[in-house]
Amino acid sequence: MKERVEVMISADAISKRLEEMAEQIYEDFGGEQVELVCVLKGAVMTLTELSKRLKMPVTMSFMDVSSYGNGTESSGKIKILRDLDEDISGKNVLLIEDIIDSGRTLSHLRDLLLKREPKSFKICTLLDKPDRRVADVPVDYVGFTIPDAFVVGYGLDYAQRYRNLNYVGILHFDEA
Ligand SMILES: O=P(O)(O)OC[C@H]1O[C@H](OP(=O)(O)OP(=O)(O)O)[C@H](O)[C@@H]1O
Ligand code: HPA
Ligand SMILES: [Mg+2]
Repeated sequence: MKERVEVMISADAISKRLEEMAEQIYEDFGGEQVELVCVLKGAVMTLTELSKRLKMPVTMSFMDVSSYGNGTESSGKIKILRDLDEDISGKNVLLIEDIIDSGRTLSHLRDLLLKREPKSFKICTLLDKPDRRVADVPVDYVGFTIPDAFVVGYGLDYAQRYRNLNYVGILHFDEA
């Protein structure tokens, strides 16, 4: 099998959309300071590119969570590989994800983080794949709603590869 990536969302389109989202986020938080919580590893590029466009003061913290291993299907088990080292109680929190697919990761993280009593809590994702949702979770900011296909790039991986692409593409497996 030969892997091939078909462009779905160009680097330019992502950049423009992040600009719009950053403006909306700034308005919604009324310019107040926000703690950006990045869900590693997939959200790392969205975090960096979105944060460069935010005009209010921000701080950043990181959680490492995994459920897909090296395949294209969720194992259904959310593993917290590294928890936050910041206390988020009383803070404005914006959780940043690359993709919401089954919704299991986010619904688990949302429950976990809300127990820590942030002042406010919002969720931002670059991509939303609603057709595959198993666990319902409210999302405040969606970059792009996409059809049911396995996508890579802009932080998203297949077997840990392709995260460095500056666009989002559909991964195809062609007969060699
Ligand atoms: O909605 P879900 O079905 O839960 O899928 C979305 C999650 O899956 C991916 O992470 P993954 O577990 O592959 O870890 P990674 O970010 O390190 O690639 C992605 O980055 C999201 O966190
Ligand atoms: O479509 C996807 N691609 C890469 N990683 C993912 N994790 C959930 N869905 C996806
Ligand atoms: Mg992954």
